[in-house]
Amino acid sequence: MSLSKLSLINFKNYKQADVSLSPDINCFIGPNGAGKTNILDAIYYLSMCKSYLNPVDSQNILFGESFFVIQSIWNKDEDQESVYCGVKKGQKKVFKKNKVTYEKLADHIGLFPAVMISPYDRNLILEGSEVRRKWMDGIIAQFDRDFLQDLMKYGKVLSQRNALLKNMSSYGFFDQESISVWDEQLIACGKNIHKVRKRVVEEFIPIFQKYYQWLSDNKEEVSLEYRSQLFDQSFEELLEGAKRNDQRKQYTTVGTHKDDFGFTIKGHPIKKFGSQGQQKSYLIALRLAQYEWLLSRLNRKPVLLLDDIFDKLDNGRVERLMQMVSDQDFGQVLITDTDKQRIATIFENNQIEYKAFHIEENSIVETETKIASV
Ligand SMILES: Nc1ncnc2c1ncn2[C@@H]1O[C@H](COP(=O)(O)OP(=O)(O)OP(=O)(O)O)[C@@H](O)[C@H]1O
Repeated sequence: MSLSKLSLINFKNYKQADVSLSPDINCFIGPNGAGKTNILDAIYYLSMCKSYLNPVDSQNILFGESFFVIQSIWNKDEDQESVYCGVKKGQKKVFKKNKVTYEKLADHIGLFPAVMISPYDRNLILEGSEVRRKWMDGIIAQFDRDFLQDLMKYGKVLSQRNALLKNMSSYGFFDQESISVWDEQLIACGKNIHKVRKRVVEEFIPIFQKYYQWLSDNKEEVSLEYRSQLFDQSFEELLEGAKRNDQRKQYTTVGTHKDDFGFTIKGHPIKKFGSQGQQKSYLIALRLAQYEWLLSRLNRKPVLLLDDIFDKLDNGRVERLMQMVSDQDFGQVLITDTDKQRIATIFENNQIEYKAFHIEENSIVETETKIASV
């Protein structure tokens, strides 16, 4: 499956733009702030029903306008499918497949998969556990609806339990029985969430390590570890042991909402001991593993969106990465870069065919299709 046509109206810095894409490699070249990432973000919208960068839909409307529209045509086997996304200020966002409006956006997720590798991924390393949990849960939720249900229910029950703890504190009494009403549901959902995260991480690790080894030419050993209080004690024991603490702090201090994922290089946290290039390689390997994982579960190739991928990587890693993505294993790829010469050198040295677009003054100009000279 590949995206063949993309049309934007009032999306971020684009008043109007139309692009015809190659089913293989597409490069978007232009100076800083030209709108390269915005093109990838539009495709991410079509896939995930939201922006990769700005969660407030209305802020993705071109300044001074009241709506944006993203339209697309996808080639799927012998057929074509259309996906429409419309956002109007003050109204519900509209998604359509083949002109039919979705009742629930969740029904669309997973049908047109995309994986973005972006400089903003570094938040996965630098920020707190919530970002990593959301990342892993986002991968799982794309193919496991039961997991998504458990996750949503867990979140609701947790809020209710926390509200009750707070309420009790303000009235100066503590009633364990009322709290226990929520515990049963929290435990049931939490156990399922833990089980699925554990299984997925176990399967994910070797794929991730394969990509890192490939990128680094087997130079460094990296790992990924699922950390959860539920490995040490049952959820029931955890809640029992945390009773006083929960009461004092007025929120639930234990559970799967405290889970984290440890990222290490040579046995040490990559956040502290990884160079910028190693951190970037780690993130690329995570995303490529995410790609392979989704491909095997959804049975369709995600579009690979590579934003500003070359920065901080040495030439060896850049070449291996480009060889990798131009392989048949990856389907359609979109790459952004500021440097036309670098793109030409990387692809032509490696005899890889690509379609180039130049972005200037908020418009996209298709410049050439380079056929590598063999
Ligand atoms: N809602 C909006 N309306 C108009 N312009 C917007 C809106 N949101 C973002 N922009 C503009 O989009 C531009 C950024 O685009 P983008 O991030 O795609 O640039 P880029 O080409 O990827 O740059 P870089 O090379 O620096 O990463 C900025 O000029 C920003 O002001």
